[in-house]
Amino acid sequence: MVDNRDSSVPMVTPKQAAMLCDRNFGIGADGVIFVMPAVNGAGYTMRMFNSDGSEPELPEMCGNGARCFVRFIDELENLQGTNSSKMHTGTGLIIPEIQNDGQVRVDMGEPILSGPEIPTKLPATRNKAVVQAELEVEGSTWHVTCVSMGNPHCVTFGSKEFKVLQVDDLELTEIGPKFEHHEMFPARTNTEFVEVLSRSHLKMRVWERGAGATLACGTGACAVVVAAVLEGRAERKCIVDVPGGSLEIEWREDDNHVYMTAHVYMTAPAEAVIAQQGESACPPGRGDYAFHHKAEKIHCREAARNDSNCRPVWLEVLELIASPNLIVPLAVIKMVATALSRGWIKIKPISSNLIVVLAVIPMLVMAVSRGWVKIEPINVTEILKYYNGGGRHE
Ligand SMILES: N[C@@H](CCC[C@H](N)C(=O)O)C(=O)O
Repeated sequence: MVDNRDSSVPMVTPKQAAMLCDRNFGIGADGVIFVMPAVNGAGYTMRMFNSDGSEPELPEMCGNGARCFVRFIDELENLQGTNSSKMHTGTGLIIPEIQNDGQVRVDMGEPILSGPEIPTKLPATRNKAVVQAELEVEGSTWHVTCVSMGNPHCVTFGSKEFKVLQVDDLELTEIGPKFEHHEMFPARTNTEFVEVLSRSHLKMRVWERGAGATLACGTGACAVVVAAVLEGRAERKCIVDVPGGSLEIEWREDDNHVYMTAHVYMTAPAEAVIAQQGESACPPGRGDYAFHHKAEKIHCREAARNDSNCRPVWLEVLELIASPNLIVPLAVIKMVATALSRGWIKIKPISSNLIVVLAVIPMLVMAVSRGWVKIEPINVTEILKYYNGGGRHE
């Protein structure tokens, strides 16, 4: 989660997001979510980058991210679990709620079922929806139902060969990318492989677009319940087990919205400084990739702003050029040079020592004011001792 409340421009680039998410050289994450200023008044805007740096095209959505989002704001604003912050996403306005039992419930809105809107090129099988359609993947025929929860999902409960899936047995890293990049999904797709444990209990594994196999996917769990209902496999309210825990999903008949409820646990505050290539707080090139990780909050810009070692070189140079310390003497020199060249003023030759002194003083003032040079207060007693003792002290 990135505290991006003071700007509508993400403070982490897609490339940096991919580095942050790297599980070996970064913090390790499925994606980066930005808490940004609201677009239409109250609340906040959510944007996200997947762990490969891709940004889900608008409308975009991240269900688990929405739950983390509300907990993060709660902590940033010190609301102590009392808020229901409004959240603008590409999908529209979302109001996650922290409930009395600490669980966060998110109204994920209406599922989109029309093929072209998802988008999928698979032909509709029921009205405009793609339900239990056949999808050829590497010589196998899978039965898939396509749902968008603001992002595309392809849900499968099995193939012609494996009518009932045992999701633990799946070679997800092999099969997942084949679905993600399948020509039937022009915007790629998230894919959920589902095992029906009962009519109110489902178990899924997910291959996420731009992130691969992840431990949970909120929008995926919602899509799974919608697909299970459409295929007549489950009730509208289900527990969905994902590798990272369980989510309660309800697709309500009255408003056609999907609601997702689950805990968001915040790990105990831990402070670590994680930097590119894992060596020091600042990478060799300085600047761009210093990330401070504190209690699951990343304050990249604060880190760069507050830690002089983390400031990019270009910023130092720019600040030096723009610094009044330099601009004022330069302007004075320019004025004097102009006046001299036009004969408005004349100066008598001065000693070279004086020129050196005149040049050194502004430089010294600038160096001291920027903290490059420190002048310790003169200890008169020590100096007197030095001369009275007739020699240097250790
Ligand atoms: N990878 C997804 C976006 C992330 C979804 C998220 N994991 C969730 O919990 O909903 C995409 O590109 O659509």
